[in-house]
Amino acid sequence: MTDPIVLVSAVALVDRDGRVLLAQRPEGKSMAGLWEFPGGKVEAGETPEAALIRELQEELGIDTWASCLAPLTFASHSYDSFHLLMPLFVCRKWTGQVQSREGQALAWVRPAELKKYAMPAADIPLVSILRDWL
Ligand SMILES: Nc1nc2c([nH]c(=O)n2[C@H]2C[C@H](O)[C@@H](COP(=O)(O)OP(=O)(O)OP(=O)(O)O)O2)c(=O)[nH]1
Ligand SMILES: [Mg+2]
Repeated sequence: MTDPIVLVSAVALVDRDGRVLLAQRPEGKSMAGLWEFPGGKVEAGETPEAALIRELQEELGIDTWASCLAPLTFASHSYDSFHLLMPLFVCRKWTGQVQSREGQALAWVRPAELKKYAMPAADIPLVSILRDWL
């Protein structure tokens, strides 16, 4: 039996000081307590870019544009019950102030400090790519 492929779109928001935003998964969700890149599941009929623009508005209260989302890399990782396929974009331009709209803890993290944050297994290879690239 093959597990479903779940498409999740994620973004490294990079501020003027070169720090990256991580969000802590809330209690009650899968992988609670782990730090992740903002984003979420791509819904039917949505592009990965549109999904991110929607998620950034819902989760963080900021607005960005497809032209400000640069593809960096992706994760392809088998969890117990599904296979995650997750493009990771980089975004340096948005409007509005980043706020925690869903009660999630947020952290602006220097690239060299990213490995101090416990992240989902799928994210581990992404962190070194991001650090080398930033
Ligand atoms: N956003 C995000 N999700 C990740 C990362 N790494 C990782 O394994 N995931 C997984 C965790 C979840 O299984 C899935 C994202 O699903 P989710 O449930 O948080 O999606 P969502 O934001 O649409 O939330 P919901 O409305 O379904 O509650 O991807 C990451 O860096 N960022
Ligand atoms: Mg999410």
